[in-house]
Amino acid sequence: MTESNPLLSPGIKRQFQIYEAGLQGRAPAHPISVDELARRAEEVLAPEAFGYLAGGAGAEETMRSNREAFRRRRIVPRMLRDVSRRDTGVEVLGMRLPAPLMLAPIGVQSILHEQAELAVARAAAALGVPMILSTASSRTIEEVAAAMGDAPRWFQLYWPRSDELAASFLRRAEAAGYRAVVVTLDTYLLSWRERDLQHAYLPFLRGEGVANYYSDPVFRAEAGVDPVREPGRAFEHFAHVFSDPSRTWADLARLREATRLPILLKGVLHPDDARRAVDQGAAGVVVSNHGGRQLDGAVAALDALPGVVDAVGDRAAVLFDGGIRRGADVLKAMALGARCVLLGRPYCYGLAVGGEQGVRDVLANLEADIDLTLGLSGCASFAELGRGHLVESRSDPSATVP
Ligand SMILES: Cc1cc2nc3c(=O)[nH]c(=O)nc-3n(C[C@H](O)[C@H](O)[C@H](O)COP(=O)(O)O)c2cc1C
Ligand SMILES: CCCCCCC(=O)C(=O)O
Repeated sequence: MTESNPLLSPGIKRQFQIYEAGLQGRAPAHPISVDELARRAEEVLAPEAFGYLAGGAGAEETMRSNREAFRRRRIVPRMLRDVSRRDTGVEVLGMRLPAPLMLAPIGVQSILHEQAELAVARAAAALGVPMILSTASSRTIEEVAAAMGDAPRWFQLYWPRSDELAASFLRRAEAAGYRAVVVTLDTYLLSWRERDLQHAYLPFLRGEGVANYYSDPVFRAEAGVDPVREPGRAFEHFAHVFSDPSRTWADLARLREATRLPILLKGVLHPDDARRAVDQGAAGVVVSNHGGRQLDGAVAALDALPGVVDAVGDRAAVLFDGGIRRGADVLKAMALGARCVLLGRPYCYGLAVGGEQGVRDVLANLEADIDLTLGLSGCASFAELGRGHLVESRSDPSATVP
């Protein structure tokens, strides 16, 4: 009954679906709360896989600060503004999205679920949420594209030492219908990750997350080995070619020449880097500290967002990730000027717990929460939202209305 009422928003529809199922004695298949979902994921995953997913770098201060930065900001809702019809849609690089949401690139999903990126791709396609596929995926660029049909997808590039290999990845992504390239800048060295070190666990060393490399003709030619017959030597070449810490801004021009796809740079936190990215032709930047997995002690992603937005202005798109867990987080990042946000660990908890359906549930719940949070803030669309909707308080309860 509720499904067919065109006046009901996605948020209200989702609530009623859940409440009506409850009347028939059916509880939600998966936890609604992301924290509870993470606890369930911990129960079903091997300790080293859960540690890899949930963990961060060093003392995990930056990982925690990503969440604290959201808690420090509070929404000041406006009243009597006719929010009966709401539009949560946004436009990002020419794509119209139903909500300001994309899936962050997350590698090695085979450690979480046997269907890995294919399950995520199907869920993303069903919900119309663009997926950003990691270079370090467990399924290839082509396999994931085939699972998505015409659904929107971007490719994340770990910028390898070899320009020829980079060009090969970009050619494959273009041919497989990926519409933009997100170049991750913050992972040119693997950080000190204490949980993984304690488990003596690096998935790549066990043959996970290397599908795009080992299937690549340039990689195989440069490695000079058949990865199936000589996995040890193939891994050695992978470790050598994965990144190049000597890269500088001067290298970016060559990368741009290697593709006709728009390029976004991920891992930008300083306004000067954001300015430079745009000056050098980037179509966008992703404000991100890699979910606190790289430089422990780095600024919280949300704290870096306003400076980057001010530096970029309307010259390029500013995307955001780091700590998005619910609708209010999306609203706060959007109020600070993000064009859209990337969802990270939560969809992987859904994958671990419930495969494709687990990811679908996470996305449907978050989209519903976004719709309701937007309305309850007194906005009918994200165009009505701005910094004036937020207050910041160091000591929580003393937030003052501007
Ligand atoms: C297990 C794991 C693997 C990741 N792999 C990649 C990757 O391959 N490429 C990339 O650019 N970022 C990667 N990231 C970082 C995410 O894209 C994103 O920046 C981060 O998850 C956001 O933080 P959050 O999950 O706390 O919201 C990874 C994150 C996790 C948790
Ligand atoms: C050699 C470092 C690979 C890291 C790739 C996956 C990733 O980004 C992560 O955070 O983990």
